[in-house]
Amino acid sequence: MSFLQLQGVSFGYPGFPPVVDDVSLSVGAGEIRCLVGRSGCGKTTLLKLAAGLLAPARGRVLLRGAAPDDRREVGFVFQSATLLDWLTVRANVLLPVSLQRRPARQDEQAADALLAQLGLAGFGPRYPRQLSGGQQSRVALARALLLQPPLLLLDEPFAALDAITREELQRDLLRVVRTGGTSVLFVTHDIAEAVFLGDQVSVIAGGRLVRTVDVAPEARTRDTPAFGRACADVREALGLEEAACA
Ligand SMILES: Nc1ncnc2c1ncn2[C@@H]1O[C@H](COP(=O)(O)OP(=O)(O)OP(=O)(O)O)[C@@H](O)[C@H]1O
Repeated sequence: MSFLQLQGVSFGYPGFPPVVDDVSLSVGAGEIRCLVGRSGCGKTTLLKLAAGLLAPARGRVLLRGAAPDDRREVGFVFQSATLLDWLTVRANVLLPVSLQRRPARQDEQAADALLAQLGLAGFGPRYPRQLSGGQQSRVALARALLLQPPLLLLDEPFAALDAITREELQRDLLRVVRTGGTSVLFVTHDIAEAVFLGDQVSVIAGGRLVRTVDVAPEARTRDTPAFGRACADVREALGLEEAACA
């Protein structure tokens, strides 16, 4: 069964024309679906609808086939790392627990284990300002994963990073979510990132889902013909092929 389902979802901000128009999509358990599209096409709004931060004007959002009643099942990472400057790295990761209760020893151990998995062993006592941008993104990812949410919603979490750090984080993300069996909805502008991470890549234009490209396992390796073909399919759906040839 699909973990997340959007059924015929439409939405407009009050006083403005609709920005999400009759979108249906699903994310299976342990699957990664990427959403790509031009700036302003409605990707973030779709993610907010999936998260329950916005309510659809029409259609339904379902988790495990039912209306969601527990938002702790959903983890988020936004474009900027949004860490709290006055808390240590470990306290930032522990935030989802501290908002509910005093963290126990095992919560601290879980935070440290996640930091280690994401290449930040020993960084717990530092403060965010003492980290690079890529390290801050890793902390934001660790924080989103602390409660082991079955669904992770990621809104261009690596957009501000250089290409090398970005590829490292993509690999780290894949490893961590595959290990945890996490379902992921991932918004990005970057076609190669979408094809590398996604089991499916959905192209959004003008608030509508115009095409979904299924990414075969062999297309997961960059610089292979299958990877190139999947990228070309996404480019075509975005109407970019002519620009590429010009
Ligand atoms: N609070 C708001 N009130 C009115 N319009 C909004 C609001 N937030 C977003 N919009 C509009 O809704 C449309 C979709 O915005 P959204 O942020 O979902 O796009 P996006 O695809 O995520 O863009 P980007 O890739 O630039 O982040 C845009 O035209 C935007 O101007």
